[in-house]
Amino acid sequence: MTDEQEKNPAEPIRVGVLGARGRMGAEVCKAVDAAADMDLVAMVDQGDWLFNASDAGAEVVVDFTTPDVVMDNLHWCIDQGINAVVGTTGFTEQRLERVRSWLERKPGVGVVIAPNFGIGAVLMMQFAARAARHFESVEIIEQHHPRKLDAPSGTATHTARLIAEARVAAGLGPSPDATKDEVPGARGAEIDGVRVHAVRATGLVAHQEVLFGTTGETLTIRHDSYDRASFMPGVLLAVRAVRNRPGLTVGLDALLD
Ligand SMILES: NC(=O)C1=CN([C@@H]2O[C@H](COP(=O)(O)OP(=O)(O)OC[C@H]3O[C@@H](n4cnc5c(N)ncnc54)[C@H](O)[C@@H]3O)[C@@H](O)[C@H]2O)C=CC1
Ligand SMILES: O=C(O)C1=N[C@H](C(=O)O)C[C@H](O)C1
Repeated sequence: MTDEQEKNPAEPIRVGVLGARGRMGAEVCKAVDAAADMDLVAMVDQGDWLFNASDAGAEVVVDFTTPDVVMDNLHWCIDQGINAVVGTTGFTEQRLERVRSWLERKPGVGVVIAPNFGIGAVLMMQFAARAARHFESVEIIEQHHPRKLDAPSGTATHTARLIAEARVAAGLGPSPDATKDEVPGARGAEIDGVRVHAVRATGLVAHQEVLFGTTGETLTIRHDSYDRASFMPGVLLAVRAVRNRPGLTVGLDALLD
């Protein structure tokens, strides 16, 4: 496939979905199918032949699978010269570095990895990063459906990293906490020095609160996804953008701007 064909805006974007029978994958298949500028050319799930996506001529693959398989999928996409939009969680800095090294050998390929494709969630993370330097205390409470495999969520981990960076830049030390006697887990997990609490309950989809505190006041920044449809505008935005963004893009922020 030539560069011209790949980037011709008049041609529908040929999209393959990995994890197509999952909660997110099924929603992505519906959204791609309904988008006038996209063709859904491959739906792949566990046990299916991954080469279905390349045989079908997918230019962009969307991955919503599981943290234990996503790196193999992504390596395969990059090797095949297929652009990738990834929502699957589990991306540590080491994993991102490996993806960058694979991309060095395929300089035309674009990969967008976003911990959360909800526009409101992206803004919530931006607002939290902005607020972080003004408050001595901060904790994150994320709430999800009970079938979620990972805890804390990718969104909470990413938010904690952003807050930690802002606190370091502002010269803030650890949040004050006199706890001496703790039942293990009572104070949550510590991600880059930020306490993160993960709640799992039937009826929830994906929710997060960032609670800031300083003398005499608190600030709560909250985002709620009540339906997986909330992630679709962000996913489609990334599918449209990724062919023209060679290399690795982490988060939706650059695409929204
Ligand atoms: N970035 C974002 O905005 C969002 C990210 N997520 C993340 O997306 C991932 C998937 O979430 P859900 O759809 O709720 O999970 P799910 O369990 O419903 O779906 C995962 C699907 O991947 C399939 N799968 C497993 N191994 C595979 C392989 N080797 N090849 C192809 N398919 C394979 C499974 O059979 C399953 O159908 C999770 O990591 C979750 O945290 C979920 C919602 C939003
Ligand atoms: O598993 C989910 O459902 C979600 N996963 C992502 C995460 O771990 O942050 C995004 C969103 O919270 C929904």
